[in-house]
Amino acid sequence: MSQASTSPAGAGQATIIDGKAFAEKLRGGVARQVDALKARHGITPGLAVVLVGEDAASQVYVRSKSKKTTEVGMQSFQHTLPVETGEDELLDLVRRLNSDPQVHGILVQLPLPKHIDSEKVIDTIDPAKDVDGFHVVNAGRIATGALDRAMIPCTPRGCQMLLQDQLGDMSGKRAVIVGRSNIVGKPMAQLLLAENCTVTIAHSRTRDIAAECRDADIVVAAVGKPEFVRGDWIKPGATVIDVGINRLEPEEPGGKGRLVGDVAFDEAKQVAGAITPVPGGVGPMTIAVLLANTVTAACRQAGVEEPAR
Ligand SMILES: NC(=O)C1=CN([C@@H]2O[C@H](COP(=O)(O)OP(=O)(O)OC[C@H]3O[C@@H](n4cnc5c(N)ncnc54)[C@H](OP(=O)(O)O)[C@@H]3O)[C@@H](O)[C@H]2O)C=CC1
Ligand SMILES: Nc1nc(=O)c2c([nH]1)NC[C@@H]1CN(c3ccc(C(=O)N[C@@H](CCC(=O)O)C(=O)O)cc3)C=[N+]21
Ligand SMILES: [Mg+2]
Repeated sequence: MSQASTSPAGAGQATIIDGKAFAEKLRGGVARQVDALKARHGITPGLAVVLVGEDAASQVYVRSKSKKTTEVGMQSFQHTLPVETGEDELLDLVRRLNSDPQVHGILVQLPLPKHIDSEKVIDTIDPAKDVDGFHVVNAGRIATGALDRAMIPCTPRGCQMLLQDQLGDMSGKRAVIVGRSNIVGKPMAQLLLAENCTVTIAHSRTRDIAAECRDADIVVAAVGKPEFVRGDWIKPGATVIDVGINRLEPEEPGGKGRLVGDVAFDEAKQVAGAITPVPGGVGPMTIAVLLANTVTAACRQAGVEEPAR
């Protein structure tokens, strides 16, 4: 699928990795799998998304996700709860979704309001329906190398697919991940270990992040700070994956702020061999993998053969 990237125009201009095009193809494959499941087994995969409150980033994600779920022929169940929803009420909803045979995947949008313990909520999701791959059972399976029985977190899996497409064999490559969250940084490290990379995880206590990055053949930025990773941190020819989604302040009142990643793109593209843009890079991959995970979950729950991943 390397044709989903534009070629480098010459030295100093990185290949721009087209995550949007890659994700479109992935969703095309998911749509065919959904058709086959319906025709052969009478199963329509269903994805339930639960949103509590009005976190702006979550709303963007939920809207786009719901549309794409129905586009591939799956059922989309949307549960939008007021911000003052109690923890018990949310846990009850999760339990109902756990036992609903039409629901094969459950995603509870994070972050949750402060009065709700998100760990408790994630613990309550049936690991078989945990299409985010956030449950400790799935995290544990990934950490122990039982990847084929796990649900793999969507964003790291999407990054891994783009890297595989760009680089092929990653054995022995140095990978630096900036960020150690449970939802991106840590599972990303596990997947790159599984690719036989030598993995470093940098975070807010890392002494010299720039120096760590300069050694890396692969840099994955998941910091949550706009344009945090600078161009002069990048080794010439390295592959840069930008997970960050940051909405800048609008330049004029009433305007819509620009979306930027965690990498200073204009700088880094002068040095990198290949780089993902924001938007149009990792974000669309996250949604495509979420849909693929839902098909996998539906197959496992129905006891039918699951598509290769
Ligand atoms: N494209 C997509 O599909 C998705 C995008 N995102 C985006 O990815 C980004 C990261 O998300 P997430 O992992 O949830 O974020 P978190 O806030 O949970 O984690 C951020 C990580 O970055 C580290 N960090 C923060 N500041 C610094 C610093 N100054 N120097 C070094 N490290 C630092 C933190 O370190 P420490 O642990 O020491 O505090 C932490 O480990 C966000 O922009 C988010 O919006 C998230 C999910 C999906
Ligand atoms: N339980 C849970 N699972 C998540 O996976 C999860 C979450 N909670 N909370 C919020 C973050 C964020 N996230 C995004 C996914 C796709 C885009 C995406 O498609 N972005 C488009 C642009 C969208 C735009 O234009 O605003 C792009 O990058 O091209 C963005 C953000 C998933 N998250
Ligand atoms: Mg994710």
